[in-house]
Amino acid sequence: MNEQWWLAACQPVDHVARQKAGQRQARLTKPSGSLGRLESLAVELAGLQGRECPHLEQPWIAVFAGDHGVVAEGVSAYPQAVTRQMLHNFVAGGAAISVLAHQLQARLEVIDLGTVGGEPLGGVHSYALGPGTANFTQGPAMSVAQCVAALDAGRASVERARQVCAGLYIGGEMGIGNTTAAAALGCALLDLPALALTGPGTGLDAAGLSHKQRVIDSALLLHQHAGSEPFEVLRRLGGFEIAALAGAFVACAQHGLPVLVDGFITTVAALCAVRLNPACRPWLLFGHRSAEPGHALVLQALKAEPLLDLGLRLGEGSGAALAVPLLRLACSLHGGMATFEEAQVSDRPA
Ligand SMILES: O=C(O)c1ccc[n+]([C@@H]2O[C@H](COP(=O)([O-])O)[C@@H](O)[C@H]2O)c1
Ligand SMILES: Cc1cc2nc[nH]c2cc1C
Repeated sequence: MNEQWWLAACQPVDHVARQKAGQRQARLTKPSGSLGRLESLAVELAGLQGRECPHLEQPWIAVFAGDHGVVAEGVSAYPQAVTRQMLHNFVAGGAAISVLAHQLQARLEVIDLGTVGGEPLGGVHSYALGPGTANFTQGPAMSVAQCVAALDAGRASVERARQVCAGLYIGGEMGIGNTTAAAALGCALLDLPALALTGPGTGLDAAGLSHKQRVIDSALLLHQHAGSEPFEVLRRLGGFEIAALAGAFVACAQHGLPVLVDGFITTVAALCAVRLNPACRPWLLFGHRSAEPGHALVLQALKAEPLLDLGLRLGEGSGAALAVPLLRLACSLHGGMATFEEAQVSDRPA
C-alpha cells in the first residue's frame, strides 16, 4: 500500500484560546448559558482557530460523487443514472447545494470519483476510479488501490481549499445507493445489525426497506471474516465518495481546518475518519440531524451534537451549508456583545 498519510498527526486544539473564550462568554451581557448551543459553538471554534474571538472565513464546499455496484440489488428508489445527471445540475447551478453555496458566497467544487456513464464532465474534477464500486454483496466494493486513490482525492480537495485560505470545509456527497453503503459501513464499525441503521434513503417503501436490510445483513455476513480494521472495512463496504470524504476530513484535521459535517452518509464517513485517525475528532462539527433514521445512532457513537434538525435527507452538503449562518452568528455574538463591565450592567442574579 502507498504511504498511509492518514495516520499522520493532526493539529492540536488551542486550549488557552478555548479557555479565554469560555471566560469571555461568562462576561457577556446575558444570563449565563442563555445562548445555549451558540455559546459552546463559539468556544469550540475559538479552540480550533486559536483566538479568543473566532470568525468564519470563506467556507469551501466539495461535493464528492460516486456510483455503487450494490444498486444492482434494488436498494434505491431512484435509478443509478441520477448520480451523473446531478453532476450536471451541480455545475449548472440548479441543485440545492449550488443555490446554497451561491447564497453563502462559498466556493463549490464537484468531484466525480467514478460514476456510470462515460466522459469527464466540464467543470468537474474527474478521477474515473471505475464505473462505480463493485457490488459488495459479492466481494469487496473497492480494490486497495481504488480506496487509497479515493482517500487521496479527498486530501487533494483540502489542498485546494487551503490554497484559497478557506476557513471552513464542508464535504457533501451524491451517489445513488450510498445510504446502503453507509449503513453497511456503520453497522460493521459499530457492530450493529442492519436493522439499526437501514432507512428509506431517497424513499423506499416498507417492502423495499426490508429487502435493503436483508441485502445489508448478507453483506455484513460475507465480509465478517475480514475483521474490523477501519481501512479494510471502508474498502469492503464503502464507496468512492465515502472514502474521499473520510480522507478529506482527516486531511482537514491534519491542517487545522474545521469541518462542518452534513447528513447520514457524511457522518458515516466522519466515523471512518475517526477510526482511521482518532485525533481528527475535535476538528469535526456537525451541521444537522438527518431524517434518515440511522443518523442519530452514528451521531451518538461520535458524541456529536448537531446544530439543526429540520427533517432534511438530501445530502450534497445541504444540511451543513444551512448551518453556516448559525456558525457566523455565534461568532458575531461572541465577539460583538458587550461585557457586563463595558455596558455597566449588573452581573449578579438577585
Ligand atoms: O444526507 C443524508 O442524510 C441523506 C439521506 C438520504 C438520502 N441522501 C441522498 O440520497 C442518495 C442516496 O439515497 P439512496 O436511497 O439511493 O441510497 C445520495 O445521493 C444521498 O446524497 C442523503
Ligand atoms: C434528484 C436527487 C438529488 C439528490 N441529491 C442528493 N441525492 C439525491 C438523490 C436524488 C434522487
